Parts: sequence; C-alpha cells; structure tokens
Amino acid sequence: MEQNVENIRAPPKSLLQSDDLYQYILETSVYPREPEFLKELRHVTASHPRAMMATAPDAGQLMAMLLNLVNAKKTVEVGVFTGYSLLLTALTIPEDGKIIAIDVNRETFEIGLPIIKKAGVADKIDFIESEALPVLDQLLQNHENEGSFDFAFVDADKVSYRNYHERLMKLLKVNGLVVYDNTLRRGFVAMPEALVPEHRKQDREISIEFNKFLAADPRIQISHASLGDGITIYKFAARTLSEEMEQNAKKVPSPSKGILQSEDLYQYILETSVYPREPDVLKELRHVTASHPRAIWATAPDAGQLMAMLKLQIIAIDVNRETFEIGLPVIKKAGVADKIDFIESEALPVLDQQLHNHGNEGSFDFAFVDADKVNYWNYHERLLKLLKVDGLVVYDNTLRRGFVAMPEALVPEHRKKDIELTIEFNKFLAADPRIQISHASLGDGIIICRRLY
Ligand SMILES: C[S@@+](CC[C@H](N)C(=O)[O-])C[C@H]1O[C@@H](n2cnc3c(N)ncnc32)[C@H](O)[C@@H]1O
Repeated sequence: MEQNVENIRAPPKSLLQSDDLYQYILETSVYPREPEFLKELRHVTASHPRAMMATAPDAGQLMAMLLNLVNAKKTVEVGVFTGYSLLLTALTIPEDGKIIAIDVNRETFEIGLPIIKKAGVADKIDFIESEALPVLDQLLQNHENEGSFDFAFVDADKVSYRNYHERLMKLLKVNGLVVYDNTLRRGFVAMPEALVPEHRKQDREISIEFNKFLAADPRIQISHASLGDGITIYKFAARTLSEEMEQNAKKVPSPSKGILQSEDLYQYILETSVYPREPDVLKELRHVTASHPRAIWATAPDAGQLMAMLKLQIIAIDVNRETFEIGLPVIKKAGVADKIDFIESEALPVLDQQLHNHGNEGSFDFAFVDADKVNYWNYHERLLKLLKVDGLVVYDNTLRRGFVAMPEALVPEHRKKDIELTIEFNKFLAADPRIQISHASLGDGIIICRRLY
C-alpha cells in the first residue's frame, strides 16, 4: 500500500483535544499539589534528551490516589528512568513500605537519586539494575512472595508486557493493582496505520495487541484511563468475568464527550476496554437513554469504569423522578433495586437531613455528584461530614468538554456562567487541604477526592 508521507503525524504532546486543556489540568489540579521533591525531580529530568519518558504528572496523581486506596506497602516498579513514578510511590507508601525498582539502566536512576535521598525515602527502595523478567522470576522462586504485593507499576519495554503480566498476576494479592503506562501511545493506537511514522509502527502494534489481550483477561477488572499517555489499571478480582464478557461484546454507542484529541481515540478506548466489559444491564440502560434528548447527561462509560474500580454505596437523589423511571425497569431487572433509596428532591435538604442523624456522620464510603454546579460547594461541605475518613467523593463534568481551558471569547454566551462556576470549583478543590485529589481526563472530566481527616 502506498503511504501518503505528508499525512504522517508527529506525536501529539497529550491525548487531549488541546495542549491548553492538558496544561489546565496540570496547572489547576496537579502542580499546586505536587510535593516539592517531585517537582524538583521533574525539573532535573526536563533537560534529559529522553525527558518525554517520565511518567506524566496527572497519571502520577491518580497513581498516588490508588496507592492510598489499596493501602499499598509492598510494591514493584518496572522501568524507573530518573525516578518520577518511583519517588511518587516512595512518598505515598507508609514508613515501613518497600519498593522493588527494576531498570536496565542505573545511570538515569542516579540522576534522580540525590533528590530521593533528600526526600528521606531512599530506604524504602531496593533498586535492581537488570532486565526485569529474570528479577520477577527470581521473586517467584521464593514462594512467600506469591500473592504478597499490593501494587505494581509497569513502564518499560512494551514487548515484554505479556510476560510481566503473567508474573505479576502471581505476585499480586487478590484486589492488588497493577498499572501499565503508555497504553495509548500518544493516540497512535487509534490512528490509521498510514498516518503512523514508520519507526513507531511496531511499537503501536504491540500496544494494540496488549490492550486487547488485557481487555479479554477474565482474571482482572480494568479501567483504561486517558491520563498522561494512557494508563490501564488492573484490579485483581476474585470472581471470573469471562461469561459476562462474552455476552457483553455487542456494541451500543455512547454519545461522545469529546475532550480527547480525536473521536477515534475515544471510541478506541470504549471499544477496546470499556464496552466488552460493560455489564449487559448497563448497556441496556445506555441504550434506553440514547433516545432521550438529554442523553449526553449520562455519565461517560469510561468514567464509570474507573468508578467501579472504586467503591460504591447508594442513596440516589434527583429533582426529577421521571428520568429515573426510564432506567428503573432495567435496574429492577438487574436485581439491584433493593440497594437503592431514590429520593425525589433538591439534594441540599436531603444531605442536611442525613446530617441531622448524627449516626450518619463519617459513615459513607462513596459519593458521586453530577447535578447543579452552583451547589457543588454546598454539597462538598455536607459530603465531607458524611464521608468516612478515606471515603471518596467523585465530581463529574469538571472539564466541560474542554471549555474550562478556552479563552472566554470562544465560550458560547449561554454557557459562560456555568463554565465559570466549574473553573472556580476546580480551583477550590485544588486548594482544599482536607482532601487528596486526582483530576482525571476521563469522560467529561472527573475529580476524585479522598477525605484525609
Ligand atoms: C518510560 S521509562 C520509565 C519512566 C519512569 N516510570 C518515570 O517515571 O520516569 C522506561 C524505562 O524502562 C527501562 N527498561 C527498558 N527495558 C527494560 C527491561 N527489559 N527491564 C527493565 N527495565 C527496562 C529503560 O531503561 C527506561 O529507563
């Protein structure tokens, strides 16, 4: 096949619709909360000719949240480079935590090492200069290591990912996590082959195959998140998903939320990693919602997939019972209606009422907020009281299809006030010391907050 050379693309810097949107996330939610030592390591790495290899700070922020959520103590990292993800892990795990860090190249690790030492976390790290595979095999020879790791991060030679995966499946605990980096290859995985530069073709092919392989692995739950260069998070679920997954192969398209660099890239994530694993009843619910004039309101399936990885408990509030009733038959059919207490009301008085009963304080594990933006501040204050320490609240639509990062002149008049509210709320959350956050560019943008105290 003849190739149109002019069409070949330089790798885009981010997966998102614009660099401005990516910078917005970094500058609003990530950099203001990035620990000083990590910032220093990022600066020291910036002048390295391969600085692009470092794990993206927004992906790092989600990783820190995940490390906390599984109370990770014993971890393994494959691919250290100058140590951004390594230092982040070391800063996040407890005093007695341990990281086995493997890289074929000690030289780049030594670029970051003085900062790791200055941060006082070098003792948590056992750096091994080696090919990763023999080290993982050696770990497995000691049977005590089997099922003993809480967390693994893999960011090295893609051609070995399958081999790493098999070893990591054995090393990790049930409910442990493994995160694979660079799963979206700057978007090339979703581009026609003719547009991909020759030297990236093989690499792209390997990632496409690996993404499919993981999506079909029944031993794990996954969330394919479009952060950084794409990260895939695998939670080791105790139950087997294969039958469910076979049934779920049918496609029901979802309205695009459009914050990524192309519609194709978004569809790639949905079709490769999300739809094949979406429970049938959720698919059906999406289907019955599709014809609703406000179908776009539905939470995006990729954001939903990440939420499922987190924990859920439900008191559902909406001012409109009618729309709830569209989905209710499907909810009943799924046999989960008993878990839901639907309240048709403005949310604020309901939250206040919950707080009147002091037994409810600090008793909730999870909250999801996807309603009137003007009240987000009010919801937040109530929810921080209702949530347990370590409980999560997820806010939806934090990127407003990218409008939050556009010059005001480009924002349609009727959306200006709404967008302004979101910009303010995002800043407010970034500055709230009571929570840890991860601003994830999934769906229409979500911010995951963990109550710290
Ligand atoms: C993308 S970089 C890792 C970036 C790092 N996570 C960070 O935050 O900066 C990939 C690293 O994998 C290492 N590597 C490549 N092949 C490897 C192998 N077979 N075993 C172990 N490390 C390998 C490279 O030396 C390189 O430092």
